[in-house]
Amino acid sequence: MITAHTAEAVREAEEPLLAAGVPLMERASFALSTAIARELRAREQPVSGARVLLLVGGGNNGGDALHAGAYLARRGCAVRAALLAPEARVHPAGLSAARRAGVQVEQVAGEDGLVSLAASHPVWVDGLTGIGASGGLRSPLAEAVEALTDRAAELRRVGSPPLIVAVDVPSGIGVDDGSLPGPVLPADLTVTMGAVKAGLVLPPAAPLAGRIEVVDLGLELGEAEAMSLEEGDAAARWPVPGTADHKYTRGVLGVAAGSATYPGAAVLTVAGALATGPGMVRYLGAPSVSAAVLGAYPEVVAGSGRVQAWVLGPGVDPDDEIRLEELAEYRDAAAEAGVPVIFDAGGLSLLHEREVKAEGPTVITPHAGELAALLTARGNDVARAEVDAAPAAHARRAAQLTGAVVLLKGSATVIAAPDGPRYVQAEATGWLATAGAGDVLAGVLGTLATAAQSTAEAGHRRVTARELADVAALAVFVHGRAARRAAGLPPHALPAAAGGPAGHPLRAGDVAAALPAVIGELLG
Ligand SMILES: NC(=O)C1=CN([C@@H]2O[C@H](COP(=O)(O)OP(=O)(O)OC[C@H]3O[C@@H](n4cnc5c(N)ncnc54)[C@H](OP(=O)(O)O)[C@@H]3O)[C@@H](O)[C@H]2O)[C@@H](O)CC1
Ligand SMILES: Nc1ncnc2c1ncn2[C@@H]1O[C@H](COP(=O)(O)OP(=O)(O)O)[C@@H](O)[C@H]1O
Ligand SMILES: [K+]
Repeated sequence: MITAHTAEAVREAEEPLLAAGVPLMERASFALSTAIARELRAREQPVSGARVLLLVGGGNNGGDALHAGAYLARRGCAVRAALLAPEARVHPAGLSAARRAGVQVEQVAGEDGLVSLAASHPVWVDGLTGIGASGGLRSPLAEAVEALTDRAAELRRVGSPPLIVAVDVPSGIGVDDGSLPGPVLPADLTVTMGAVKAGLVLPPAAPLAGRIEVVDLGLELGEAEAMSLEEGDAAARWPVPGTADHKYTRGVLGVAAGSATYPGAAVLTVAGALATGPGMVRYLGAPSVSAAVLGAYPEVVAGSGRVQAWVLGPGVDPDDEIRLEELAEYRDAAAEAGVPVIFDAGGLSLLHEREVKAEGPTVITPHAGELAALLTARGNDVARAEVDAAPAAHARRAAQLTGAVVLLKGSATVIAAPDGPRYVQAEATGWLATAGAGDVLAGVLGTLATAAQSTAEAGHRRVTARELADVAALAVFVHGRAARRAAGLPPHALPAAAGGPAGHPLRAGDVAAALPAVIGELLG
């Protein structure tokens, strides 16, 4: 599990160690220097003689960069430090360590000098601001970062990109919320001190951090601000059937999806559900859609009966009041029985009224546009762009307003419980942004919610919001992995922008088809 923390939590955890005289900065900066050397070797570039430019701000983040620069200079690198804060404000111990080690230090004023300095150094170390920054970068750092970002893009275009290493965080990101309040220099590698910061995993800032390496400083941290399931976590949580199981103990999923306009949404939801391994899927909908579903999947049972979780809404027209009334009936029956409900697409409109709160265990699965519409309908006027700019905060807000677990879809998907864990999963690929991919996800989530309900029933208790958030993260994890497989991408390949393979197009149905193999591989 990747656990990510706020700046305040990291500072609190550092305090007792600093008070006890533990040399945290020495450790952090030494580890930073070895990470840079390792990265150079991995790129088959010699460490000795490497030309390294330190971008130094007026805080301890700059101190880290200067100390690391001193270590690198002692290993034979040609290191220069560009001071972007007045020298009197730059970390004094870092500055003298750097000078003693032969680092050439110069005060930089204006972007032109900085950019030409940068052009002659293939390694840039971003030590402008770290966890002490607040708000977007101010002048002159903002202009410097803009100029450097442009220069890096030009160098990338001509095939000689610099290696950009961020110290602790790419300077200028919202450290706690992953926002981008101003310019940020995108990094290839972020060496983060003591713990992953929430802004390194939360969108939209997360992709700007590149690969993340954590320096272990022995910090004792409390509950995480954000978490990401990794392979081992997903495997450990997967509901593997035992010898005593039968289809009803594994769970029956009810699907009310599709319409005359969008019959495919029902087929794809069921495809996702069946590929995830339910005991049974019941389909409830118009006879023509039902025929399409049964034609594609004869395993499905049409008609009502006992269910242990519901998926309500994929492919449902939000203006079709008769259908929405049916969905509301299923929802009410679910609330009475205490079984989980997943509202997707057209079904989300059942939560548009301001007073409506989830009555039982509930997940909603909007994309940014649908979340903006839901928040706006409930009196919080929000545009889609605002959700995109701060997805984690808006997901949390919607969770608090509706009482549901919110699964906010995107290139990184954020999951927020009303008062509990927040997950972010970014396994997927841009090829997944295709019609019907969300229907498949709703089906995957439905089956996993059904399994969670079966476990809860066996223990004579209700599924909790925490469990549902966990299940939602698991669904997004395998859905993303299946998308990668369907696009011909290995699970751990670098993004195409960082030199990894591009993959190939996929259809939503391919994602469902890839699921059993992905799950099998996960479980070993
Ligand atoms: N504690 C430790 O022992 C350890 C700490 N460690 C390291 O310390 C880092 C935290 O250092 P920190 O607290 O000194 O703050 P830091 O991130 O350098 O920023 C302060 C500087 O930024 C400036 N600034 C702020 N906002 C700005 C803006 N919007 N736009 C422009 N400028 C802005 C601010 O200027 P001011 O506002 O004061 O004018 C000041 O100059 C942490 O990330 C890690 O790298 C590790 O070595 C582990 C051990
Ligand atoms: N750029 C992207 N990179 C990776 N995954 C994405 C990207 N954009 C969207 N997705 C994922 O693709 C799916 C799209 O779902 P959705 O928007 O509901 O589409 P539909 O309603 O057509 O099924 C979601 O799982 C979402 O997280
Ligand atoms: K930084």
